[in-house]
Amino acid sequence: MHDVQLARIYPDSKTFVDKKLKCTESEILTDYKTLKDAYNGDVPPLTELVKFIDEHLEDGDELEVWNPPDFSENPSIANRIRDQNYKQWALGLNQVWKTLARKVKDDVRIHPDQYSLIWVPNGFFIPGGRFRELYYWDTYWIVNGLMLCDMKDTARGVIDNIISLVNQFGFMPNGGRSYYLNRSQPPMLILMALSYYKETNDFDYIKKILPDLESEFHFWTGNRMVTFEKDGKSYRMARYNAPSRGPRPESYREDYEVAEKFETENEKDDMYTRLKSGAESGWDYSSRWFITTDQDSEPNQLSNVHVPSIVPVELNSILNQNARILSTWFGKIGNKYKSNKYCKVAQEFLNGIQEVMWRSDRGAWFDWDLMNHKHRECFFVSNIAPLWTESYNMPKKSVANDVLRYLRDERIIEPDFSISFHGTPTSMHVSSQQWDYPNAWPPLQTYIIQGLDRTEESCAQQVAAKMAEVWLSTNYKGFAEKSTMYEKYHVELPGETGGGGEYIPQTGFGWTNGVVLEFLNQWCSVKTDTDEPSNNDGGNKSILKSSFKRFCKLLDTKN
Ligand SMILES: OC[C@H]1O[C@H](O[C@H]2O[C@H](CO)[C@@H](O)[C@H](O)[C@H]2O)[C@H](O)[C@@H](O)[C@@H]1O
Repeated sequence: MHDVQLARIYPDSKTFVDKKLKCTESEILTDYKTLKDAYNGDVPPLTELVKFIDEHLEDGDELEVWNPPDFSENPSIANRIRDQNYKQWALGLNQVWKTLARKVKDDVRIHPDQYSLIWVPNGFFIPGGRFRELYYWDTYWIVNGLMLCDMKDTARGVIDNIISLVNQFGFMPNGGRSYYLNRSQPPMLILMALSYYKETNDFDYIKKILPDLESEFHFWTGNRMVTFEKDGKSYRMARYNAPSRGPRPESYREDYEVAEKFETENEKDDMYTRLKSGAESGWDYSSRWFITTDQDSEPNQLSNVHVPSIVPVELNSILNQNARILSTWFGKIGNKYKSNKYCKVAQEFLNGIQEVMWRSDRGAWFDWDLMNHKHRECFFVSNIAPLWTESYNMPKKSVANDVLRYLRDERIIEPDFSISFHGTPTSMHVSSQQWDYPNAWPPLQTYIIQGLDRTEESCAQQVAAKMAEVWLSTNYKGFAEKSTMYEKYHVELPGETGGGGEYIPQTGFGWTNGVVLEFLNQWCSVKTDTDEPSNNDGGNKSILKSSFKRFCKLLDTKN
């Protein structure tokens, strides 16, 4: 690994670790020692190294294209969308699911030692491009998109895949590769189950998976909590933290070079843990994680990443919501003890979010810096994630007004409430990292747009509708002009991809398509007779009518 990755044979370090072994690991190591001995222990010349790789490894064909059995050429969402272009777009995105659908070949189950890919029982969806495995938090928006395209059984199979990994490993890894096993990603499994339940009303399924949902939640509360003091009071909150040794295999050279500036093995391993914790956050990488001193001449370098020393707003908000959902579902099956227990856990998270993170003077929530005992005051979209998870105890009206004031102060929206960018930027800081300016990411658009909408305050809802329209139009431009859906977008260049970070921009793209379908459904569609009735108040369909009215209002104001 070390010799190959540092030889820069592959422009993308992930290529090497995705390969399939042609023989056993020990045979490869023995043969490689023999080869190195022939060069007195030195790294063999590049041609020899490439020859060795080709003799011992091959490009994996571990996935087969898979046709979801419940795929429909004409999903009901298309009939609800009035705008003809957007209707065609939804139909196009429905077709894209087929290009992202995969099943793991049986050979991976039989010979797991030859693959970095981890076998899962059901079909699933890759994000696209270099990402040819399932990813944890991406899957939440993918599952929502699948259900909007009427693939409920497929969505359930995808959730079951994640549950099978939770059962196997005790948590959901970052993604479906062995090199992702030392970290997770934002805990979206319970939210996926909630989406499925809202769409199907199938509580028998929820009952069946409740112990697995609970055990995934325990992974976070058992392994990711940190205790600290603020204003003389003690708090226990969650952070991303993935302690383990060595560089990320899929970004080996990149991490190795960052850690080189440290002298001791302990310092290097601490750096590797900080980098992996950044990957666990899903924001790999961002100025959000840089802790620097005023004297730092290169504040944007990755050696400044200190993820475990930052208590993040959205992680604690998602866990607060997870605990609330567990409490409700345990209550529904008559388990009062657990229902009360998770109600208390939810309350503890909420107290922390209110008392440690909320700043009424600013109108937003801020990450807490454990090293310097202060808020991280810069703008990040995560600063308003509690709106999305509804993790606040102020009246909706006041929180909506406070957050709108914050968004105006930060110039995310203009004084007249018009939208400043083609998508809300992740931050206002240009660092050359991908989770910073000028990049706008689909999942973060849901935090802000659906978050504002969920306040049910008219002005916040109008801003949300405008933001949704802006997001749809930049995504649509890329689709219409280049037949491409990007992983992230550039906030100044409509229809163009964002950039930065350690790999070239990717297309496909699972969560992008899922979010577009959610926004089309929420803001551009109208209820039809073919929609099945839903007696679940939280379901999407119940808001269709009012959403459409709001969208019409928005169009009126635009014209
Ligand atoms: O190979 C570099 C990193 O790539 C992944 O991160 C990015 O893509 C993921 C899939 O879309 C996404 O979930 C993540 O938020 C992105 O930053 C991977 O998840 C990282 O662990 C990996 O090191």
